[in-house]
Amino acid sequence: MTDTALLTQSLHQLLSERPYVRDFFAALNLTPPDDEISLGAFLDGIPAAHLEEFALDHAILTSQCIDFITQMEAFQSRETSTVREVTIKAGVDKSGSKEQQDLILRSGEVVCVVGPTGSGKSRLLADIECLAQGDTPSKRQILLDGQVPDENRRLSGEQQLVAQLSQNMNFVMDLTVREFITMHAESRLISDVAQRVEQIFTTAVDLAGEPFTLDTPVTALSGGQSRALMIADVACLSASPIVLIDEIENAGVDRRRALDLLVKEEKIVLMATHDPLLALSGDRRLVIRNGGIAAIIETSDEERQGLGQLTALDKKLSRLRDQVRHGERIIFDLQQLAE
Ligand SMILES: Nc1ncnc2c1ncn2[C@@H]1O[C@H](COP(=O)(O)OP(=O)(O)OP(=O)(O)O)[C@@H](O)[C@H]1O
Repeated sequence: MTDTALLTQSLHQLLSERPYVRDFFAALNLTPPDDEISLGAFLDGIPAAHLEEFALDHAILTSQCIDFITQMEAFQSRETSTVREVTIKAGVDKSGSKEQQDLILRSGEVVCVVGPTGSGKSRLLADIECLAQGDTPSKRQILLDGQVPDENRRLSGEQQLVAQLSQNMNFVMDLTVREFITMHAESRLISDVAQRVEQIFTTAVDLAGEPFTLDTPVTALSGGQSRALMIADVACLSASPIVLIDEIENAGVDRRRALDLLVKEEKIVLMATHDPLLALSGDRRLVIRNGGIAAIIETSDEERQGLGQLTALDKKLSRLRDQVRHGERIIFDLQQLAE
């Protein structure tokens, strides 16, 4: 937007599209009226004596206000930069043998990482997280949209390319759920903060099963509820195009729904898991052995057909889990469970 267009825009429109402008004026002890007066007219009407207190005159104020808005716009557009493809260029396994092939992950794809304990699943996730350039034990190289990510982008972490959902989630802040989500939404300069807070909260409660409220302190959330809140937050608010997940455990999270949510947002999802339900929900499985990608298994039609049965079985197990949780007796017929 040109400077003139900004200055002729009404404060009402400006403040609704760019609520952060209030902060600019708050720092000068000014409260802009939310009405049809233009930004330029409002700036001109500020008494010179008031500006002198801040060592400003009208010309400097106008130029600083425009710079502030322009920089905030640049910040926002950088935040939403996206990645359609991640290439993992072959590295070496723990014995130094070269991995067989490069691999391309695309947005909207869920790729599961499977392999025994200590095989190197977390190493692969970490290589992507740090955008490795042959400088990690695996010697893998990560490309974004076919290009070597520039060094600043890699080291600054400013653009939050990767969101990581790790297994051990502990909140240490003394905030309510509402304050936590609001703080994140405000830091992303979202214009409809209240609406977004509501969306993330409803999604999280939906995923968690066990209800909590917006006034629940985050430190009082259960493991499953915290995880559900973070998944909802990543899906609905985070601009990160790549999501790394270190297993979504059974406890208290609707795993299939969580995955669907992330895929709907066209993210590239890479998930270390041993859960058959999640493994079959993915498009591919990377089999890790001795630190290297030893095989890539595409989920077959036959496997997908089995997914229906597995989901039904999983629902039955969830019901049993709920019964245990609610202190009920568990009497069931194994045969019935398998049907
Ligand atoms: N290609 C490699 N070259 C050298 N070292 C590696 C390689 N891959 C993994 N390692 C190392 O092997 C160790 C185990 O790897 P990692 O923690 O990634 O395994 P994991 O599969 O995630 O295990 P778990 O399932 O127990 O969490 C780590 O110290 C890791 O740095």
